[in-house]
Amino acid sequence: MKYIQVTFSFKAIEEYQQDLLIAELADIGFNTFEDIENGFLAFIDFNTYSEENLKNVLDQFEGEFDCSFVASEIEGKNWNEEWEKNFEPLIIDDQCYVRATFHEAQPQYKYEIIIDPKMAFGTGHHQTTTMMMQYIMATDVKDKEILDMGCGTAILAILAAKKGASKLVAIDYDEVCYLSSLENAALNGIDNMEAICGGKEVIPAVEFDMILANINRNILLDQIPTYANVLKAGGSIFFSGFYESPDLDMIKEACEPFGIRYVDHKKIGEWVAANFKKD
Ligand SMILES: C[S@@+](CC[C@H](N)C(=O)[O-])C[C@H]1O[C@@H](n2cnc3c(N)ncnc32)[C@H](O)[C@@H]1O
Repeated sequence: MKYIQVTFSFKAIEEYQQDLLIAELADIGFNTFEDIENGFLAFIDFNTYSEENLKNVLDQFEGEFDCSFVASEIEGKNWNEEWEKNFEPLIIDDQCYVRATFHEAQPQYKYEIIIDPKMAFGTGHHQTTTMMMQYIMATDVKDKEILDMGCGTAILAILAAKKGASKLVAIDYDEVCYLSSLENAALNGIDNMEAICGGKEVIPAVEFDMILANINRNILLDQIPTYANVLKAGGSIFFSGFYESPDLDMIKEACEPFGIRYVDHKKIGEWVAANFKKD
């Protein structure tokens, strides 16, 4: 599979500006980011990349910081080596231990998740994933049917399965994520998860008790009417992948016509995760 690697270099950029830029890049399809000195690398599927879209994003930051970029086509990068170098085990809320296959098991934790992320997003280290996992940890998901939309590695579906969810549907439009979901479900002995490759059009026409969607503001706004169609009355949605202002209000507004109301939200750095419920 071919990817475009874009190397971004900055003269002076604040951390919050870099987070904002990454969120905008995620909106146009970049899905993996890696820190380097004075910048970062961003990766995008070859067929999704558009230099015009990238320039439009950078134009939004005109005058805020100095940035240059170089895009190159890549194939056959050793993703395993990259993530093995960077993946440290992670503990969420003292109960959930996320590790790779090459880390030692820690059976003292109630929930252990083994993840082989490769190019897929979702090791738990990103603030949005952490907050989504905290919501799942704090919720009774036993016997619930759950949709994990934009599943990445399917880490959220896997945690819900370990907590007793009865059926999981994990969807991602990126084929690498779809394959990673299947692989990670097998690594964790999960046999009640269906993985599907696609966008909102592939969401099965069944009713879910809960929807997990850590994507980004624009995709969530676009997909909320579809979520509303497949969420049971009394069901919950946990969203993440956006900022408090103005994103959270925009999401509240988009949910309102469907009787999906805001319950609460969490914040780590600039990132927000929010809990909504359908009446
Ligand atoms: C921020 S990652 C979240 C991954 C994982 N759920 C987590 O919490 O760590 C967002 C994921 O959504 C996927 N995605 C983006 N737009 C999508 C769309 N329109 N339909 C389905 N998946 C999408 C991306 O490929 C990416 O894997």
